[in-house]
Amino acid sequence: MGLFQPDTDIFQERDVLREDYQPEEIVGRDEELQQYISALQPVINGDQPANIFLYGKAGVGKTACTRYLLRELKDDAAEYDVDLTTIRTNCEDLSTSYQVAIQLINDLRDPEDHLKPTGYPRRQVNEWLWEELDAIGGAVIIVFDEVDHIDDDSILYQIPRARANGNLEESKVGIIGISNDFKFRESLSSKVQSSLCEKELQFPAYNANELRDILRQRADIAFFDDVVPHEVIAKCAAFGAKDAGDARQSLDLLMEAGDVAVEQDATQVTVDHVDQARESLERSRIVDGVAGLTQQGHLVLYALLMLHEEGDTPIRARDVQDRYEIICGRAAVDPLVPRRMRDHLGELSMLGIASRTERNRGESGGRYYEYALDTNPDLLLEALDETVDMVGVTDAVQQRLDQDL
Ligand SMILES: Nc1ncnc2c1ncn2[C@@H]1O[C@H](COP(=O)(O)OP(=O)(O)OP(=O)(O)O)[C@@H](O)[C@H]1O
Repeated sequence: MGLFQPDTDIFQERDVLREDYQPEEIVGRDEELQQYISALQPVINGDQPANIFLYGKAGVGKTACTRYLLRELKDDAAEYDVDLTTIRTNCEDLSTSYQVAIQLINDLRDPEDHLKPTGYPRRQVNEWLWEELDAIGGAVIIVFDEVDHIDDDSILYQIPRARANGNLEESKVGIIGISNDFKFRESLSSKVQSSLCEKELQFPAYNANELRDILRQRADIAFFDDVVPHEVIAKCAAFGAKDAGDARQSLDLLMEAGDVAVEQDATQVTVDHVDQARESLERSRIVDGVAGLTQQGHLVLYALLMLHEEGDTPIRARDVQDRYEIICGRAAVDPLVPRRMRDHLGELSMLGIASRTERNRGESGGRYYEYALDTNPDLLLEALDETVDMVGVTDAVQQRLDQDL
């Protein structure tokens, strides 16, 4: 027998649980889909597509619903003889309107005519863009995923107004901007707000019932019959709902639970596998998060961990500073000034390793933040082992290490 053999008992089609799988049907988003359909309606009437701004937290179905509806729209457009082209651009690596324009032009041109990333006058690039877009003709919808990565937003009003400004004659172009950054809308210039946000759609986080439906739909295809009992789906959904209402997180958990079941040669996925999967995902999240921090980040995190073990959290940044400076002394590293140390606390909270809560000072007004650990301390101690060796331990940390043995 060879070293590798296909698994047969658990997964029927594991890839169905991956991020890039597009479900045939969308579940649990009826109201949002209805609003989205109304916003896209002008296309089927042969009118200029509306500009749509779609926002909501990560994993709430913005991309899945957009792909689903655009696919349906294309089918229906074909039936009613409406000429429709859709273009999708992920703006993750594009920070300026110039780069976005070049990317669009290259998406529309043959490879031999592609532009280099830099070196052309801005006006010329715009002219090429209008030429390429106008050559398409009919209705054109451009989806800008992660639109908040574009710092200079001029393209977000130039495209919607291109027809009114006489730059386009044949094509009627609309854009769909997708973002999970809630502050992005406020940061847009008023020109962009009024063009891009012609129709605004907000996708809320999923609740446990909705996540259950999404997971069940996917599990039925990904696993063999009777491999995933109801309580496993319910548990993955409950974790997801409690955390961020993020479907991706719940799907990842279900996939990992399936992997644990395969590893253990089980014939069914169990609630126990879900618990083990959760711990393993949490461990990778922490290991990756900690590995991505600088040495100063490690020292700040260790200070917060010590204070947590002593029962002193939530705590203000200035009170973390004292402990942090002692730790720096032990590590023979120059401490950062309080403002810079606070930036590291902010980074920890962005990574979900710590939590940051805003507090009011009461009558006197003013606000401040308190920080607390938001991660399993045992896993953090494992991930911080080099820092722990270098700095040493306090009694409270030693107690935890003894408990873990
Ligand atoms: N309503 C739904 N029905 C079926 N599958 C869904 C639904 N919502 C989300 N999913 C699935 O959950 C995963 C994450 O969804 P999606 O990528 O659409 O989220 P998003 O809101 O675009 O997140 P991000 O902002 O991080 O890109 C995908 O695998 C997607 O297919």
